[in-house]
Amino acid sequence: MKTIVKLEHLSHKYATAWAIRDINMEIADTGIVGLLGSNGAGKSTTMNILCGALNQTEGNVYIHGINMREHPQEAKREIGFLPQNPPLYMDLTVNEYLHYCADLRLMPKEKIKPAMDEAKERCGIAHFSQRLIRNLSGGYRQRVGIAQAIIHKPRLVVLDEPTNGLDPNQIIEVRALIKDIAVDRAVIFSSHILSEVQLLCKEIKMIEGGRIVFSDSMDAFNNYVEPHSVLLHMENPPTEVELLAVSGVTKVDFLTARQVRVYFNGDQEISERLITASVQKGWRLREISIDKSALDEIFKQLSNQTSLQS
Ligand SMILES: Nc1ncnc2c1ncn2[C@@H]1O[C@H](COP(=O)(O)OP(=O)(O)OP(=O)(O)O)[C@@H](O)[C@H]1O
Repeated sequence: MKTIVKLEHLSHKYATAWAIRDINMEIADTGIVGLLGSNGAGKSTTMNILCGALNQTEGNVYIHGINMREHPQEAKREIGFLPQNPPLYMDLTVNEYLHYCADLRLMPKEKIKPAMDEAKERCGIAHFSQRLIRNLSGGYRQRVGIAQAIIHKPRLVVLDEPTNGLDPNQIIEVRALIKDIAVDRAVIFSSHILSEVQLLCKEIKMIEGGRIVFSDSMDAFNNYVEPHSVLLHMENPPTEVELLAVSGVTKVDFLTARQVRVYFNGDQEISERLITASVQKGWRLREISIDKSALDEIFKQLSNQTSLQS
């Protein structure tokens, strides 16, 4: 694996309170990495430091091997950043704004026009070149924000909650765009929506209370949160003993007289066996649903594990 980002013992303190503590991670130079965390977990702080927009209290950031603190200009050349509040100028047109951003990136004059055309094409905003940014919808403003992040063809693009505040159609479009720009570079994006991270990322870093509480592939994460209980609604429910007799069932909780939560040992054929038993024994099963662990529950489990380890 070639590394584009390396964070070493990164910690940051605002005034007196630590916002992040001892964050270590390495990120490969292609694919999408999701930084998942609830509000206030420390995602923006980590991303702002990673992009050189905030100076860390402790630790080091290396971008493509370059130390951000020692050589900020060289390190920032490799990064495109869309902060949580996109730095858009409402009274500029899309063209004027992108030109201004390319200038800020110190791009050579002759390369600016072709780079603008390519970024606009990629982000689907070419037809709005002359439009004032204030007259664009939220989804299109976000695309302009992404265009400024890729205009200088960085190896790494960092997007802080890029779908926040968008309507469902805009969310789908921006997600497709994120996938597209990750084809030839690394993308890190933050979100507090688990399903979004599951949909887009090959790797997930979960942050809670300023600490990384999970860091692995998406497959490993999905195995971790694999459901281990099902909810059954039966008109003629059996006794606890009868349910425990079904192979794989480890525990039974009666929620109401007809609703039961059945825990099982990870065996994914449990639903089939419960349905067969219900038909054979006349339990009159009306409904069966998988009980996925809620995101809050996962955060809690993972946070507890880390605090036990540390
Ligand atoms: N400028 C600041 N001054 C003081 N405290 C801050 C500042 N910015 C963030 N914090 C605090 O640091 C912690 C981490 O905040 P951060 O914005 O990094 O979290 P986040 O995961 O990005 O949350 P959100 O999704 O709400 O943006 C929070 O407790 C927050 O209140």
